[in-house]
Amino acid sequence: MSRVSIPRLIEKREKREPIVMVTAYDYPAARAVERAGVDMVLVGDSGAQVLLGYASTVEVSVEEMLMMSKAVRRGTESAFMVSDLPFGSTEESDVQAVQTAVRFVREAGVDAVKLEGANESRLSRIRAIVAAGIPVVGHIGLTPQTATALGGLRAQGRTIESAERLVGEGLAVQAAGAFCLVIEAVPSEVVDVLREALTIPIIGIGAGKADGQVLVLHDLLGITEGKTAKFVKTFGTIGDDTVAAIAAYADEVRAGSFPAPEHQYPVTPEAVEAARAALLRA
Ligand SMILES: Nc1nc(=O)c2c([nH]1)NC[C@@H]1CN(c3ccc(C(=O)N[C@@H](CCC(=O)O)C(=O)O)cc3)CN21
Ligand SMILES: CC(C)C(=O)C(=O)O
Ligand SMILES: [Mg+2]
Repeated sequence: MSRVSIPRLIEKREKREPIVMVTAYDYPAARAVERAGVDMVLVGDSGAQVLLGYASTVEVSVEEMLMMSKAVRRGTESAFMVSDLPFGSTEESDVQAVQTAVRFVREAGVDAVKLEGANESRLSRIRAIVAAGIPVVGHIGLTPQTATALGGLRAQGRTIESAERLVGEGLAVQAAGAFCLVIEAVPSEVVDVLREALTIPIIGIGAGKADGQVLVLHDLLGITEGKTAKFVKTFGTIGDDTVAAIAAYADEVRAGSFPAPEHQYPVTPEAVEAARAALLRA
């Protein structure tokens, strides 16, 4: 697969070819995503939870996001790579936001950054980063970094007021210069209205079919423990498979059946004899 570019993503939207996006947080995941041939890879701040075990996305730092992003960059060739700008790294000023975005480009080689929200201050950040020459993906609907202000991890766009607000936000994020928009946890009928109004591709998660889909890798693999969001479909059983493999290893070590002869290095009897002689001299 040749390298995915922004014009290619726009073309996919125009041809109604669904865009496939998935998260990755480390090198082996990036390799797997690459081999599977997806269009876009997202180093999501969801890595705060699924990779690092934090309770929420707001806890992850720029340094931690950069570490994940650099690992993913090393494993990504053809997919278009986007990193989430974490909470606190853009809130203070447009200058801070540009400085943060520049670090992700220079240190991790991202193709674009993603920024949540669409209020006046968020729009100003999008304009500033785009003006610096860095492509921006917007993110509206359920925005986990400010979930407290939304009343929790709640679906959005389900009331008259909320649906109206979302349309305004989508238009504003596009006008601010974002080339692509993630919409999370919004009824598909409301997303369809936005698709008619916008020219940039819309990537949905819990938002119907849209122009593309994104899912958290660990959710789709079946690694995430406990209850997942309504929009998650599990396509694998890697969590259970991992536990089973570790338990089988533990069983064989305890039973003495691992390591077997084929896992051990050969040696001449003379070398073993010399080791014993050295012990006697010691
Ligand atoms: N593993 C994982 N998957 C994700 O999709 C994800 C993360 N982590 N961390 C960051 C955010 C948080 N996200 C979430 C988390 C939970 C719900 C959730 O459980 N929502 C409920 C309530 C919906 C409502 O009441 O309106 C649901 O039933 O879907 C939604 C999005 C999406 N992101
Ligand atoms: C769920 C996607 C859109 C995301 O922002 C993340 O993984 O952090
Ligand atoms: Mg995120």
